[in-house]
Amino acid sequence: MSVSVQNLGKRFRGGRRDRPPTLKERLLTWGHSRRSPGDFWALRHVSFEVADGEMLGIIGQNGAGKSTLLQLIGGVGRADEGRVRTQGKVGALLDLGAGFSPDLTGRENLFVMGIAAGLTRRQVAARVDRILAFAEIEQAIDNPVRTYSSGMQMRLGFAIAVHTDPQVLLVDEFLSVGDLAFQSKCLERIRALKSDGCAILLVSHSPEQIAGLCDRAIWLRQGEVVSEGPPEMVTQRYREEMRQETKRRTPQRAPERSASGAMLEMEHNRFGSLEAEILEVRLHPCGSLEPGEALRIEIGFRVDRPLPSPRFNVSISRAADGFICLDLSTGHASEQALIDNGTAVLSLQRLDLASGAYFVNVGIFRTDWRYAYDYHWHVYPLQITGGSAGEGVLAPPFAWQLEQGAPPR
Ligand SMILES: Nc1ncnc2c1ncn2[C@@H]1O[C@H](COP(=O)(O)OP(=O)(O)OP(=O)(O)O)[C@@H](O)[C@H]1O
Repeated sequence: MSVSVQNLGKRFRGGRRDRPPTLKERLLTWGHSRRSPGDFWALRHVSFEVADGEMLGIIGQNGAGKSTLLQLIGGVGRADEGRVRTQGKVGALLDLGAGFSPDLTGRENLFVMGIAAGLTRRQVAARVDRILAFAEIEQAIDNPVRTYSSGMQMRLGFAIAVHTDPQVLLVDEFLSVGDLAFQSKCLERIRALKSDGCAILLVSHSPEQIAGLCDRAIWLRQGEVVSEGPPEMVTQRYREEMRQETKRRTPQRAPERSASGAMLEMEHNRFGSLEAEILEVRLHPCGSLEPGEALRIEIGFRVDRPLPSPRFNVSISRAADGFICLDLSTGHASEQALIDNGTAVLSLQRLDLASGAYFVNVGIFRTDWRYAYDYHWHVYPLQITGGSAGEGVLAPPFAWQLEQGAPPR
C-alpha cells in the first residue's frame, strides 16, 4: 500500500487563513462572510488507501478540503487527528509555483527541488536536459523564476515532479492548466508513472476527468467523505447533487422568448440561479449540417456581478432519448472572472455525427460545478442530414478494404 490515510482530521481557526484570500475566494464571499469565527474542521474522519499503480480521484466543491488533504499527505502541515502513511518518494504538484524560490533561476530551482526530492546532484544534472525539454522552457532556464508566466512555472514544476522517480504523485487541479498539447503530454507521463507502479492522487473539480482517468474516487464535502468507490458511481452522485442544488436555486419566472427566438421555461428547459444569464445562442451554420462539417456555437451572456471563473459547457444530445454524444467544458485555467457581458465561442472543426435530430445544450456553471448559473436543455435544435445510414451516433469518414491471400499483419 503506497498511501494509507486513517481517520485524518485537520482543524483551522475560523475566518482566518495564514495567507491573504485569493481573488477567487474574495469573489466567492462577495458581500458576506463565509464563516463565523471559531475553529472548524477542514477535514474530519477521512480514511482511505491507495495501492501501487492505482489512481485515486478526489472530487468536491470549493473549500471541501481537497487541497488540505493533499498537503497533509505531502507532508505540509500537521494533522490534528489520525495519521497518514506514505511509502516511497512523494512528488507533489500542489499550488501553482509553490516550492519555487522566485529570485533563483529556473535551473537553480530545478537543482534545489530535485535534491529535495531525494536525487543526488549528479542525478539531477543527468536529467536536466530531459526536464527542460519536457517543460519546453530551455530559453528561459537561466532567468529568475519570478519572470516566468504561471504557465511556465506550471510546466517546470510538473517536469521536475515527474522526473524525480516519485512513488506517490499528488496532483492538484494541474491538468486544467496549460494548453491541450501540454496537458496530453502530462497525461501520458502520468500514465507511464502509473504503469511503473506509482500511486497517484488526482484532485479535480471535473467529474469527466475523474471518471475518465481514475481507478477509484472519493467525494469530499465539508471535509468528510460522502462517497467512495468506482469513479463513475462517485461522479454520478456528485452530479446528482449538482442537479438538486441547481433546482433549488432556480427561480420562478414567466416563460420568455430568447433573442435567438427560442422559448425558455424555467424548470422545463431552463435551470439555474441566473446569476449569469445566457441571452442568446447562435449556431453557424444555422442548425443544419452534414456529417464532418464545422460547427461554431456562440453563447451571448450577461452577468449582474463578477463571478469567479465560471465554466461554460456545451453538450450535444440526441433528440429522441437525450443520449449525450458530446460534452465539452472550459477549464478554469485562466482563473478569469466574468465581470461583464460577452460572448463565449466554441468552434468544432468537424462534427462527425450520424444523420438525425439533435439538440445543442449550453450552460454556465459555478467553477466547482456546484450548481448551474444558467442551463438551457433541449432548446437549440441541430439537424444532421445526409451521410450513411446505420446504427450509432458517429459518422466519421471511412473506407473499407479487403485483402486476401496475404499473410496476416
Ligand atoms: N491555512 C488555512 N487557514 C485557515 N483556513 C484554511 C487554510 N487552508 C484552508 N483553509 C480552509 O479549509 C477549508 C478547506 O480548504 P481547501 O483549500 O482544502 O479546500 P479545497 O477543496 O481544496 O477547495 P478549492 O477547490 O477551492 O481549492 C476551506 O474552508 C478553507 O477556507
